[in-house]
Amino acid sequence: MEEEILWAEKYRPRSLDDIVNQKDIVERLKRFVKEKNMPHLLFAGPPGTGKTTAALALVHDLYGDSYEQFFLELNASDERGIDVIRNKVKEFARTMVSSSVPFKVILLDEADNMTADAQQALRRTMELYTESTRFILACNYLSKIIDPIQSRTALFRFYPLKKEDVVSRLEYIAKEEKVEYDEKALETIYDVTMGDMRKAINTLQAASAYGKVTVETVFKVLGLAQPKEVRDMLKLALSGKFMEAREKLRSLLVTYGLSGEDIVKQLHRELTSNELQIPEELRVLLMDYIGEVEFRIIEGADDEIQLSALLAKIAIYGNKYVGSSK
Ligand SMILES: Nc1ncnc2c1ncn2[C@@H]1O[C@H](COP(=O)(O)OP(=O)(O)OP(=O)(O)O)[C@@H](O)[C@H]1O
Repeated sequence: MEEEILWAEKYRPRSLDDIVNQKDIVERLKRFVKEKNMPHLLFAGPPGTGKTTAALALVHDLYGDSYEQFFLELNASDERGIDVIRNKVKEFARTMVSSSVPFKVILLDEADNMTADAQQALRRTMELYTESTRFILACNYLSKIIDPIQSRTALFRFYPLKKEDVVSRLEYIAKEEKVEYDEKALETIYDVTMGDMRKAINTLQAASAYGKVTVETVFKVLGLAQPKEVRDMLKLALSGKFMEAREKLRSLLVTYGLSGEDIVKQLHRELTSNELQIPEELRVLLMDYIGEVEFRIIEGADDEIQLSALLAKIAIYGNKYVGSSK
């Protein structure tokens, strides 16, 4: 079946020219291709924003179609420790380089999953093979990369892709795959994936299995309740109907099987879009509190208790800001 190929892979840009947006990054990388020279690189940014894609496109443009022999991809969290990485690097660095480009490239994904000690060892390995290899380290969190590595690499920051870029890419893929869609559904995909292109493409692919891609199918494949459900709960709490809001919460948790994190995220989205026109001061207060509740839930606090407490806060302040003005 055609669906078995992941569209995110099928539509991964092959060359730097095909990368959507990320203009500054692409320009800087193109300069390396032109000069056939580059320092070690550090790609930092959230998942699905094109770090691996940019590294692959760079080596493709440097070496041409047969780039694979000059390129090694390692995953820092897959490999068992720095010794395995060191040996693989040693093995790889020993063999020939291309005649026109005097070095080979190693992509080390998820470098921020390495311990500080492993990163120190990696730094020494990088120095040892600088003659014949260049490293591209990819990470989600720059703060987890030790300073000596940061200072020895050129930093490239990847930002979440913009709505128009994601939507137009999804449109392109949908057309290529002859998938029917509602425009609103593609916008919804962006709203729930927030600039993670991989997740956006995967969602489009999964939703297309139901036929036409609609807002309903998007929420279905993401296992999310429709925003309406969450909005209803928020409305109840805002108008001070705490017990009813709590009932709604229970049904979201039990009937829909949503996690606390999902609900907090949707509440956050609801407040961000502000279609309920909540007064600014109240939004600020609630945003602050939502951040706290999300942290507690991630740290392991009970979903239902935390969300009930959040609803209680919304009810208390809602009465004050919304209730009294009505
Ligand atoms: N700028 C972009 N232009 C076009 N497609 C993109 C772009 N960024 C990401 N994609 C698509 O998303 C998929 C995932 O991107 P990629 O693997 O490069 O993400 P990443 O930043 O390396 O994420 P992770 O941190 O999870 O490894 C790609 O296969 C590609 O289809």
